[in-house]
Amino acid sequence: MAAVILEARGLTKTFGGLRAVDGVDFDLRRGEIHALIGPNGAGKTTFVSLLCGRIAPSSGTIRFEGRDITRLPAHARVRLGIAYTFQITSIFPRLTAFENVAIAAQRLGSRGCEARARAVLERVGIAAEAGARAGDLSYGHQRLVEIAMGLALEPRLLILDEPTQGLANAEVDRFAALIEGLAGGATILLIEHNMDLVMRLAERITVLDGGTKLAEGAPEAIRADPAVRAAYLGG
Ligand SMILES: Nc1ncnc2c1ncn2[C@@H]1O[C@H](COP(=O)(O)OP(=O)(O)OP(=O)(O)O)[C@@H](O)[C@H]1O
Repeated sequence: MAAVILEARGLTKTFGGLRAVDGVDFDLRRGEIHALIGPNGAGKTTFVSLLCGRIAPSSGTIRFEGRDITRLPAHARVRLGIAYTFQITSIFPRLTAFENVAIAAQRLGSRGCEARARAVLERVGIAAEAGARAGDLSYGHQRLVEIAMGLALEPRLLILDEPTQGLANAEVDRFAALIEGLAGGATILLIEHNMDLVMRLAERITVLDGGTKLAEGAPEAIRADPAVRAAYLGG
């Protein structure tokens, strides 16, 4: 199996005159936990939206498992094993937490989907709230429902956009343990502002700034990089 699971080349997205993502070359290694960081407006959400097919690139290519997926719609990418959760919650508030996750699990086929839904709710730590209406859960627990929905797809690549936003400290710890438990199986691409968490979880980090790649490397190298410190880590 190839070491690289996803490869972007010259990936660009313009909004009018703004180059939100500007000619980015990017490789994800199979099984790694990779963090994407950068200041607000750096292009992180736009970049992962291009990878999962929520928006189409202005130019550039994306390959997944060696296959060109640049023009593939989002649902077809989900079928190939790319799952994602975004900052804006996508749960159905009137359905229970369990129903939300079961709907996601069903995309892999209806056989066993209820058992799979229960298992992932257990895994993210909210099994006790399976029967609660999702809209009544705390914001943090709604995020965990979303992560459960992503995991229910048994993805090969899981993209998480600020998954710990709104989580309490104990929930952040549980989330970190969950991601560590997935390591080696699924490949994980994580947009995260909590630098302690990034340094704990990520094997490699890519720093975006102004739509371009400012730096990429292991956490220690990124922490020490003068350009990164100037642009992002506050000198
Ligand atoms: N649909 C859109 N139309 C116009 N401009 C957009 C659109 N989406 C994003 N942008 C702009 O593209 C730039 C990159 O935005 P993006 O949300 O990708 O950054 P980000 O790094 O994810 O920021 P944050 O950390 O604040 O979430 C910003 O200047 C933003 O205003």
